[in-house]
Amino acid sequence: MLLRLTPPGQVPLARTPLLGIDVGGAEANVAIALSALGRPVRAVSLVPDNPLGQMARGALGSAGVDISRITTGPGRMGLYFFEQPSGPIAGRVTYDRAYSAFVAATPDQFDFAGALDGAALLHISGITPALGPGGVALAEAAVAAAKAAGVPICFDGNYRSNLWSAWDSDPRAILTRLVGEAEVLIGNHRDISLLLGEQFSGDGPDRRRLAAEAAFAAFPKLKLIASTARHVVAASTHELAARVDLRNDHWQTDDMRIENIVDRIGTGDAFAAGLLLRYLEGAGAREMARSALAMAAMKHGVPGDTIAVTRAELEAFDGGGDVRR
Ligand SMILES: O=C(O)C(=O)C[C@H](O)[C@H](O)COP(=O)(O)O
Repeated sequence: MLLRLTPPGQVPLARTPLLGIDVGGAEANVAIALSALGRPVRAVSLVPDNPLGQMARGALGSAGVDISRITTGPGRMGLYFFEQPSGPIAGRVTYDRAYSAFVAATPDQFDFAGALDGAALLHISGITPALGPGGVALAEAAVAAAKAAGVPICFDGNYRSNLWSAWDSDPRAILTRLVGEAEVLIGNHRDISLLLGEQFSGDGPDRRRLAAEAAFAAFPKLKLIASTARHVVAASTHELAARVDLRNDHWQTDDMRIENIVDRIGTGDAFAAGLLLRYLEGAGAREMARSALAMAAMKHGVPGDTIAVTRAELEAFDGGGDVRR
C-alpha cells in the first residue's frame, strides 16, 4: 500500500502548490473493489504507526476489508506522485517509497498461514517483489504459505520498470518463481515475453494466444491468463478490450471506446477484481472477460486509485451516458 499525491488539474508536479491525496497499491485496490462487489476480503500488510498509515488502513477498513492482519512497524509510508496525462503530454509517476515500513519488514513479522485460513485465493502483484529484496522475501513467503495451505494464487504481473531498475534486481528469475506457483496470471504477451525470454509474432489476438500457449506450457499450474488490450486514441480517449485464455478456451471482447477519462490509474486492478469475482464463482471465459472489462472501464471515470461499486452497479453497467434518477 502507498499514498498517491496528485496535483489538481494538469498542473506540473514541479510547480504545484497543492496536492490531493489518495490511497493506492495494487493489492489494496483489488481488495477494495472485491469487497464492494460483495466478496469477503482480508488484507495482509504493514504500515507505519502514524496518521499516514492510519489513512491507508482506514481506506481498506471503510471499504469493508478485514484489516485485522494489517500491523504497524517502524519506517515510513511509501508515496507516489502522479501527473495526469494532458493533451500531448504523457502522464507520469514519480515514486518516493524507498525505506517504507513494509519493505523493511521481514516475513517472520507476518502470520501468513493464519491470514490465509479459509481463503479461496491469494492475490499478489508483481509490484511487491519489485520493491527490493525485502519485497521479494515477503512475496515469496506469502506464496509459500498459500502453497502449503493449498490456497490458489493469482499473480498480477504489474511490471514497473522504474522500481525494478532502482536496485540490483533479476526480475525474470524472481517473477518466474512466483508465476510458477500461480493458478491465475494477469499479464499480456509482453509480461510473458519477459518471463520466457521469447518474443511472440503476429498481430493482436494471435500474438496473445501464442503467448498464452507458451505460458501454459512453461507453467503447469496456470489455469487462466487474462489481460487488457489498450489502444490510446488520445490522452482522454482509449479503446480497451479484455482477453481471457484458459487451457481449452479463450475469449476476447470487442474494443470498448472510453472517452473523457478521469483517471486511468487502478484500471488494471479494477480489471483484476472483475475477473476474480467471476473466477471464484466458476464462470467461463466470456463472463470473466465481460466483468473484468466493465470494472476496468468504470474505473476510468473515478478519480483516485480505487473503485468501489456494488455487484448490482457492475451488472447494470452499459457504457455510461445520461444521469439516472
Ligand atoms: O504503482 C504502484 O506501485 C501502485 O501500486 C499504485 C497503483 O495503485 C497501482 O499501480 C495501480 O495499478 P494499475 O491498475 O495497473 O493502474
